[in-house]
Amino acid sequence: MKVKICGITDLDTALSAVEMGVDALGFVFAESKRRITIDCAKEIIRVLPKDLLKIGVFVNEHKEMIEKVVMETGINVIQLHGDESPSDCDSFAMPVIKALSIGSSQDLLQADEYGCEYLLLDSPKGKYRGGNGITFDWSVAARRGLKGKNVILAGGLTAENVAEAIQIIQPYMVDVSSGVEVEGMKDKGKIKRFIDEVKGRKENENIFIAR
Ligand SMILES: O=C(O)c1ccccc1N[C@@H]1O[C@H](COP(=O)(O)O)[C@@H](O)[C@H]1O
Repeated sequence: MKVKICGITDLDTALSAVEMGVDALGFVFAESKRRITIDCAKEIIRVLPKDLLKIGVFVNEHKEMIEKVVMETGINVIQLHGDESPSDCDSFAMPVIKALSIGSSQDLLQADEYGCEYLLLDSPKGKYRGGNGITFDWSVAARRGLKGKNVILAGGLTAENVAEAIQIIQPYMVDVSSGVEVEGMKDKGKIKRFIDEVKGRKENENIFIAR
């Protein structure tokens, strides 16, 4: 099971998450309290491992601007978290994650229209288009089934609820932002607990006990 930590805004948190075994880091270039500048993202991404997924999050952004961000920062996957159509998603020559807001089973019907590499399931819109820390009814997605799709599960995940969410949806990856924050800042302890929970590591497993 892969883990994405979204809303990275500083190098120290990014490197700590890598050390803890994260598979993907998300950088938000949309309206958000976690918005990052191109220059800041570039500085962080340039020292991250080559094989790590560096995901740029956009909401109804112009294609030219997305391509500029990709070119200047080293982002290697784009996450489209707005009202982008299937053809918008197909127009990029790189892997695309399309986010869908899941309020009811009806919202899953659009999943078949998208041919992109990954579908991300998030809760219906809150204050922002994403990153609101709100869960949706996972049983809706479990009943529908999304065979053949790489599903990324997001929306209000925490170290406490992620095991249940994984059991119900069986996604390809889980994505968290609010659930690993304290007072709006990323918290390394919460990040570690989340990653350990998903990767099935036991508490204290890596602690060396001196004799
Ligand atoms: O994180 C944000 O601020 C954000 C802003 C705009 C669009 C998407 C955003 N993040 C994505 O939102 C979901 C859910 O996050 P949370 O764990 O509920 O806080 C996740 O996919 C983030 O990548």
